[in-house]
Amino acid sequence: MFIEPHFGGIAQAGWVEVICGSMFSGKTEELIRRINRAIIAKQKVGIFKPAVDTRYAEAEVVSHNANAVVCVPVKNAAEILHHINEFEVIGIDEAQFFDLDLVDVANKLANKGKRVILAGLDMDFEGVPFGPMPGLMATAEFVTKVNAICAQCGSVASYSFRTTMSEEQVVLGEKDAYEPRCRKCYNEGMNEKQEQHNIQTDSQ
Ligand SMILES: Nc1ncnc2c1ncn2[C@@H]1O[C@H](COP(=O)(O)OP(=O)(O)O)[C@@H](O)[C@H]1O
Ligand SMILES: Cc1cn([C@H]2C[C@H](O)[C@@H](COP(=O)(O)O)O2)c(=O)[nH]c1=O
Ligand SMILES: [Zn+2]
Repeated sequence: MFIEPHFGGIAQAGWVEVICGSMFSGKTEELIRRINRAIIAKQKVGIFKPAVDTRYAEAEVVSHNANAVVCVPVKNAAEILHHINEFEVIGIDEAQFFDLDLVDVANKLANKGKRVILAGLDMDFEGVPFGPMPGLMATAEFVTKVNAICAQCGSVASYSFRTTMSEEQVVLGEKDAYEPRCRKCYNEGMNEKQEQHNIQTDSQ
């Protein structure tokens, strides 16, 4: 469990925390847990998400088990900077959907003394590092990787397997389109998809 650091004597020290992992691994739950603890500590908290993520609610961060906190949807990373003066702690969900400027924005906020907590998918459905996540993970003081349970075999899952044949990187969805899988079950699924794709192209 992540316990908030205390940089005691250092006035106004900021830092960056990243919570990453596959879908259903508990990223949003962990973000909400940290945010609630900051609220209990009477800190001023601002929460943001990319406006593109309209899955459960437009102005809420919602976990798969229906925990929710109010947030501000923003169109791009730079827009976060317009809102931050009053906040000591900044939470950002679905960080993978932001542009690469999010790395600079997070570090600017930390340099101003803010605690910045970001949650996002480390890999897309193809197993490729997603958007600004690698840059965030490299520059953060604290990185927490959480895992789900493989929907096929019950082992530890760190991949998000897309169960449909869409090929775009961004396809919003839930259990209708994705399942968390362990490495072995993910690789098996990707091989099956490749075979299916080959059969389709051969028959054309
Ligand atoms: N296969 C699974 N493995 C782990 N948790 C799952 C799974 N399927 C559903 N869940 C639910 O998803 C919750 C995590 O949701 P959430 O924090 O929104 O995940 P994330 O933001 O990483 O997608 C778990 O507490 C659990 O209730
Ligand atoms: C793997 C993958 C996921 N997405 C989408 C699907 C969901 O809308 C979000 C992830 O949400 P969660 O809070 O982590 O469950 O991202 C995508 O667009 N592309 C992908 O490759
Ligand atoms: Zn598995």
